[in-house]
Amino acid sequence: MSSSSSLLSSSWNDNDGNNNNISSLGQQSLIRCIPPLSGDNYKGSSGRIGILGGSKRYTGAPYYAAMASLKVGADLSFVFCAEEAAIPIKCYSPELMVAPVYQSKEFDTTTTVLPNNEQIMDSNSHAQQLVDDMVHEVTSMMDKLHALVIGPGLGRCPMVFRAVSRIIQEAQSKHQLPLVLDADALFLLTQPEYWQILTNDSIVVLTPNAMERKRLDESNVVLPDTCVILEKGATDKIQPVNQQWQSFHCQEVGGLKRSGGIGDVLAGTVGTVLAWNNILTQQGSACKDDVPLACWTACCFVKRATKVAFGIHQRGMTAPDVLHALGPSINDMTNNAVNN
Ligand SMILES: NC(=O)C1=CN([C@@H]2O[C@H](COP(=O)(O)OP(=O)(O)OC[C@H]3O[C@@H](n4cnc5c(N)ncnc54)[C@H](O)[C@@H]3O)[C@@H](O)[C@H]2O)[C@@H](O)CC1
Ligand SMILES: Nc1ncnc2c1ncn2[C@@H]1O[C@H](COP(=O)(O)OP(=O)(O)OP(=O)(O)O)[C@@H](O)[C@H]1O
Ligand SMILES: [Mg+2]
Repeated sequence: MSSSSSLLSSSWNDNDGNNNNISSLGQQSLIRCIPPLSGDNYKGSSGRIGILGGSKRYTGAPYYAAMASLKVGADLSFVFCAEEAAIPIKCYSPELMVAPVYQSKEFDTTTTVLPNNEQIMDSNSHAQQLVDDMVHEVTSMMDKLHALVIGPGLGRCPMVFRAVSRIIQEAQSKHQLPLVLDADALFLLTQPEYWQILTNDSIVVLTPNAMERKRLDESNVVLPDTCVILEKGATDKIQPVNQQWQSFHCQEVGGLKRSGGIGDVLAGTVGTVLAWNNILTQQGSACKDDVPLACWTACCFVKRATKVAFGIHQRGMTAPDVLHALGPSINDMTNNAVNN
């Protein structure tokens, strides 16, 4: 079923009567994708999200993804980043638990830059130890997480990629941790040495923009049945690899401003709905088949928040304005769903 719709809201009634209209999808989103808030909840009940990204060059992207997860409704958000990015990100917000997991300057000294600007990792034991240390710093936190978002602001250092590929494999094989791969993590997947790293052990959602999708299609990356491609655009297209799962189109109207960082906001939002699917599945009130609907719900959230933020700020709209609009937009959409 491919449905063009937004999460149920009173201003959107397509009373076409059949069962795939917006209101039924909105109700389904509520019931199967969004855990209820209750007095029995404790810190972390509504999700503990990890963001692996943040480098010397990029500190905003992981911040946008991590803050989006909290603004959507997760309780805790951890950022695993380069030491050089940790202080700036900590300064953006006290709510984020920011852990440096490698030093860019150390990685740079064990990487050789070839005349064609290609970087290769030195094969000495010191370089290997640095990679092992980064892998351990992140994997030792995985038991605390309900989902892990990899890529926002990650950069493309070959040693970081070597560590991240092992983190992805351990997240899937040992922790069955749901993953979101965005931005430079998508670039990693397009590199031949990493074409085969994904497995069926856990859900993996890829969130490419148009250019990143083109690169993926031009590569020979092997995508498992548990993979869902969420291609961002005027219409967000949710395309499961598993033909048994539903595909969705989110045609919710967003805003006209295309500022950097909104994709990172969506990556953090998808991380949260995957955490919710993980929690609801453990409680027996959802299952993995609901992941495409959860991705569609995340797209609706971000599109609506972007529309609200653009309505206020117009050309001056930036990603923080979208973050600010996330909570109120979600409340408006879900409260309407409840009241219909
Ligand atoms: N404030 C920040 O720290 C930000 C950091 N970012 C990070 O920057 C790194 C590189 O991200 P990029 O998005 O630049 O990735 P790429 O290096 O893949 O560049 C994609 C390029 O394609 C272009 N593009 C995007 N959508 C397009 C479309 N529909 N049609 C044609 N061209 C299109 C964009 O102008 C962009 O420069 C990532 O790690 C990312 O997370 C970005 O997310 C932006 C915000
Ligand atoms: N042409 C468009 N019209 C309307 N919305 C769009 C359009 N292109 C993208 N979007 C929306 O903007 C958001 C970010 O998508 P985009 O393609 O900009 O991601 P990105 O390039 O990864 O962004 P980032 O700068 O964060 O990396 C998504 O919610 C997507 O639905
Ligand atoms: Mg992006």
